[in-house]
Amino acid sequence: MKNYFSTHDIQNIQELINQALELKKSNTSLELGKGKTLGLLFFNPSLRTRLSTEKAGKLLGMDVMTMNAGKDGWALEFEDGAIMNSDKAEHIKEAAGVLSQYCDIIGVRAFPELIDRDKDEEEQVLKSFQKYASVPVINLESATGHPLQALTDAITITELKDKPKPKVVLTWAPHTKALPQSVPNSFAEIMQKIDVDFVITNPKGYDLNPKVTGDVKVIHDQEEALKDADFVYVKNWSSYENYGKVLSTEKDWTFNQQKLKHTNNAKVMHCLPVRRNVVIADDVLDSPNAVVLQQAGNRTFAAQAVMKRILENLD
Ligand SMILES: NCCC[C@H](NC(=O)CCC(=O)O)C(=O)O
Ligand SMILES: NC(=O)OP(=O)(O)O
Repeated sequence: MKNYFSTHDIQNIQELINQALELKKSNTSLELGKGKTLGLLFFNPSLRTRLSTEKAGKLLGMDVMTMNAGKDGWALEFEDGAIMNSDKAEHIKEAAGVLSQYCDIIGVRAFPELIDRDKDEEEQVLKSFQKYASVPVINLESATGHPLQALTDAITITELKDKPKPKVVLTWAPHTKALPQSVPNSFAEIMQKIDVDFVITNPKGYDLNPKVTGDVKVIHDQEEALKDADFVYVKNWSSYENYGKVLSTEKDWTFNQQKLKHTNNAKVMHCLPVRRNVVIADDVLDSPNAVVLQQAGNRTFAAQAVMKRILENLD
């Protein structure tokens, strides 16, 4: 693996999941990353991604440097040929080039602005880092995807499933803020790569990018979709059609015990952070059905498996 930009960079998903589960079991610190440096750049807040990726780097023997680039770094210019006489102090060409002097792998988090769909879909920040860095770049959640989260989710479903082909439902839930489609996009992508019966449910107006969902069944009746689900992945996202808009905050889509009754005693997942009693009710999050902590725990092994692949490719 050269870069990890999206789940499409995974060549053999089953192999990568198995690798992550082996790393989880043996918990050995490998020598592979010795003398190598991982640099993590955050243009947005993070708890899990930052700490699990740092931990994964350390478990691989790497040195790790993290920077809140959005807050502490120079404002970056991304336009080629820009006359930089305004608020941007540093061009991505130098920033990515300099980072490549210090780091062997670079991770970048850059959320969408959720204003201009075409602009967000260009993935200017991640793509520019890839273009101007001379070392591999990992996506730590970008405008349209969160592939380390998706790999974690596939690992968690694999280790918890009790039948060969479980039913997995991705359900929209309300939120007051406009959130990216990154998490549901990558989750939908990866669910199409593993052996599950996958269904998406959301209110009308919240259908995800059809290029991402492909042939996946989208049901607008949540109760119908939840029937017999073995796993329910709860997540809010803003509208794709009416780009970046919060069309409704329909409380009756909040995932609670009453919803859980329609399922096959499903395991309930969320990428976190989760707004309690808005997205998922306490009666579910505090129940044994919630597997969100185990899911977050697996972030370390997903990052470790991905960076192991990249390190093996470096020499
Ligand atoms: N990295 C995991 C989720 C990040 C982001 N959530 C958020 O911004 C939640 C913020 C809030 O609840 O105020 C998202 O949905 O993509
Ligand atoms: N799930 C996730 O990516 O969490 P953070 O935003 O805290 O990194």
